[in-house]
Amino acid sequence: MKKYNVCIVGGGSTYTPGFLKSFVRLKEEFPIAKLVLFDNNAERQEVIGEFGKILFGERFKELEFSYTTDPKTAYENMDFVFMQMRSGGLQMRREDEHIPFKLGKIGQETCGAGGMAYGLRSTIDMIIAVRQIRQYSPNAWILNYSNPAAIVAEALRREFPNDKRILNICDQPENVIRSVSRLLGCSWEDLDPVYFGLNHYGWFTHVYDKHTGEDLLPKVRQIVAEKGFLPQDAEQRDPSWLETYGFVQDIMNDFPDYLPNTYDGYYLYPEYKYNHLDHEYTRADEVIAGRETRVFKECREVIANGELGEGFHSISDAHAEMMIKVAEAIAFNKNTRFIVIVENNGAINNLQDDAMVEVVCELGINGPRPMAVGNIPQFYYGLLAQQVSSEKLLIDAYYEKSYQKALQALTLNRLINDAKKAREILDALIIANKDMWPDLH
Ligand SMILES: NC(=O)c1ccc[n+]([C@@H]2O[C@H](COP(=O)([O-])OP(=O)(O)OC[C@H]3O[C@@H](n4cnc5c(N)ncnc54)[C@H](O)[C@@H]3O)[C@@H](O)[C@H]2O)c1
Ligand SMILES: O=P(O)(O)OC[C@H]1O[C@H](O[C@H]2[C@H](O)[C@@H](O)[C@@H](O)O[C@@H]2CO)[C@H](O)[C@@H](O)[C@@H]1O
Ligand SMILES: [Mn+2]
Repeated sequence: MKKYNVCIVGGGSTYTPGFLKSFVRLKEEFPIAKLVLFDNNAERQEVIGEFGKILFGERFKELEFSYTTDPKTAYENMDFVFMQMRSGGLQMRREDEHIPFKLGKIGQETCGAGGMAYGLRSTIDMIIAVRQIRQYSPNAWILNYSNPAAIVAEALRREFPNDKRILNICDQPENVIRSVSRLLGCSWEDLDPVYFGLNHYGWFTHVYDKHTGEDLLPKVRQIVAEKGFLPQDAEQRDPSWLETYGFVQDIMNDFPDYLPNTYDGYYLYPEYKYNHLDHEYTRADEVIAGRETRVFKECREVIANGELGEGFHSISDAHAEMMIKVAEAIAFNKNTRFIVIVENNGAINNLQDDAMVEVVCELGINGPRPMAVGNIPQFYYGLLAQQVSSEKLLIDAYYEKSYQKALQALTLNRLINDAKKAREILDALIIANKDMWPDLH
């Protein structure tokens, strides 16, 4: 059986240990011969890479494993490249969140002004990285989940229009379905959802029981109204994520038609969210003090001990498993259903063809085959058309180096929605992102 060569870009990410563990656990389902970690930060890469050497030395000796900061070494002869870079790092995520808050609007990793700031940084770095990957591995599958995935997807669509082996993915729809399965007391793999939207801005119109065909959404609606909503892994979550998931009850109370993605809360209730989020200690601060500190501490402990010990069991891996299952579906032409990001082309009938939308797709060796949802109701169409326009204008701003287009993009975003505010925030972000953004004028 063929074994695959895999590279992870952003190998120094907090999520990498979960991937390393999952490559061990899934080595029969998705057999790999070679794994290379690539990062542009040698120090971070070394810690995770040395941890990896110990892990694979104990659990997957036959794997050819290495880590590098050299693109050629990383990208040559690859079959799959997993992309999880964070342009500007968590320190810039802090800026993305703190600057809008200081100026009276929501600061969030991927939504609103923060997401747009991150979007321009990611666009620059992702285009460079994809060009390099294509130089050394013209046929590798590029599985991107570097955020903001919606904006990155639009940028890659425009930059590489004929490249059919770039797939943009997010794990949040699957996280919501896993959470629904906890409410229903069933396995998430028994659920067959119907979903439409943009990345981090979508809705489940049905949640079918895979075996009986019953639509369980009415049951879900009732349980959410009575008991609220929790992530599947609630016991491992920081309070801010519990609140975000819990807010699904409020959203469904006002808009009971569908089950929302947790991120919809920011777009539908910008004022309420602004008033209830902590402006001084944002999610980036929580991640820096929490996940980032913990992951690097645990890896350093394993390195100091020279053995895994308990280090293997505490690593969270649901996110990694989904991404590896995506690669497995492509490699073995499984035509498994995943919710992924694709060019619309009629999947959402009344939305423009060239929007990058998130829908259920069958995924196999020739890529994703989207499952059409028909026309979406006016309310949802209005929300999404506005956001598609905002994201497209941001990528126009990148190509044209246009301040005016960036101003239009921020003005159209529902989390800003005011031209004077948009200008104020844009000017502050230009200063904060000096040398990491295109030179807008
Ligand atoms: N799409 C999704 O649903 C989803 C889910 C989880 C995480 N993510 C994304 O995964 C990424 C990693 O998240 P994290 O919290 O672990 O961040 P992190 O900062 O811990 O890790 C990112 C790594 O990328 C590296 N990096 C930055 N720019 C790079 C470049 N140009 N080339 C190579 N490496 C580069 C950094 O040095 C860092 O080691 C983020 O983009 C995050 O948004 C996406
Ligand atoms: O605030 P963070 O960095 O913890 O999470 C931001 C990401 O949140 C979503 O993803 C999952 C994440 O992958 C998973 O590991 C766990 O932490 O739960 C998160 C939410 O359910 C989102 O899809 C990503 O795009 C964000 O980057
Ligand atoms: Mn996501």
